[in-house]
Amino acid sequence: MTQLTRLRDEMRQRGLDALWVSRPANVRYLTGFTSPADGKVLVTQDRATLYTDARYTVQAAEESALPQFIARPPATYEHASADVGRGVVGFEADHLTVAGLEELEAAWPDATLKAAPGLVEELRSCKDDREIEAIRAAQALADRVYAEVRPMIRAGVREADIALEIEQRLRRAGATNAFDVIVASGPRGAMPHGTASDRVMQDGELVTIDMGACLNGYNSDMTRTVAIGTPTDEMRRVYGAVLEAEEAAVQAVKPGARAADLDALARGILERHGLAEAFAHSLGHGVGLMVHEAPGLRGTSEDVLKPGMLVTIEPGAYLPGVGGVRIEDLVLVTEDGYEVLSQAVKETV
Ligand SMILES: CSCC[C@H](N)C(=O)N[C@@H](C)C(=O)N[C@@H](C)C(=O)O
Repeated sequence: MTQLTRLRDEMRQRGLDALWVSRPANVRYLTGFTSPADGKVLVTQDRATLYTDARYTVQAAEESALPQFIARPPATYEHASADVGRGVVGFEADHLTVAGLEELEAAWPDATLKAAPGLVEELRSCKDDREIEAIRAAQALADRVYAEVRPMIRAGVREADIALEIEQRLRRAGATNAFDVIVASGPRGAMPHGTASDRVMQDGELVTIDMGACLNGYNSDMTRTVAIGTPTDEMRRVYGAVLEAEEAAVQAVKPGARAADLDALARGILERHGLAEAFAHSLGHGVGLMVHEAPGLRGTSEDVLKPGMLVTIEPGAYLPGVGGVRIEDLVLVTEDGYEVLSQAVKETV
């Protein structure tokens, strides 16, 4: 079943005659258009139109099989009003701004606008073979770059220089950073999102490296924590606890597993090591056209894993003033279990 066919089924079930798609990742997913921030899609039961402007006339025609209408608002809305009519039109309430909604209300006065968050995101959460191969390639590149840069992580080197090496190598390979590279050494390791700073790394420290490649629109995401020399006994104990939680959660990945249960499994292990308070974020998230997407692997999640989902498993422990550890793998949910896509070495510290 194509993506549009599945989307139309969902729309029927929710009583929608049309869906106005504004989130860039969703526009790209439905159209293949690689400048989706400047595109929108109107999907009805018998038509789907890509709207973009004249900067992209040639590009949109090359990239998308959907019919295109090249204009800017208000001409965009005037064209779409023929399909919208008096129907019920869903909008992406978790993306469209209040101003954007007001524009639609003014342009389509006869339509009923209805909040319809998460429709395309739900479809995107299970990847098809082409998407899985794209993410596999992004992760393989990230693994290669990590292996090349790992020997440069040593005392006397700035965090920023490690991030720069990673970014340069990704760019030379035709990719970009999926997000700003996190290089958090020593006490900075207590910041889960400690992007690389001017700090000079020192002997006896742990260093957290969190990096991803964005290749052909698809992202990877992986974290390793490494030691320079010999860290303190306390930090080695924390590393062991996080690794135990990470491995246990990865091994529990399978179709039917509840995301909240996986989060609880990892959290329970860290709690037994006295680190419950130190695990300051969720266990993981889906990865695809966005770095963070469905499913959410957190305590409040109602998501259940299905084959084709690609998720991170990334417990961490963060001790303010002392340091931190995170270990993250990118994991594919298969028909009967899981496959770990991230292959970068996890070291004994
Ligand atoms: C700014 S993108 C950072 C990507 C990083 N690998 C990552 O996912 N970090 C997690 C700690 C994170 O941000 N988790 C989210 C889903 C959360 O717990 O809310």
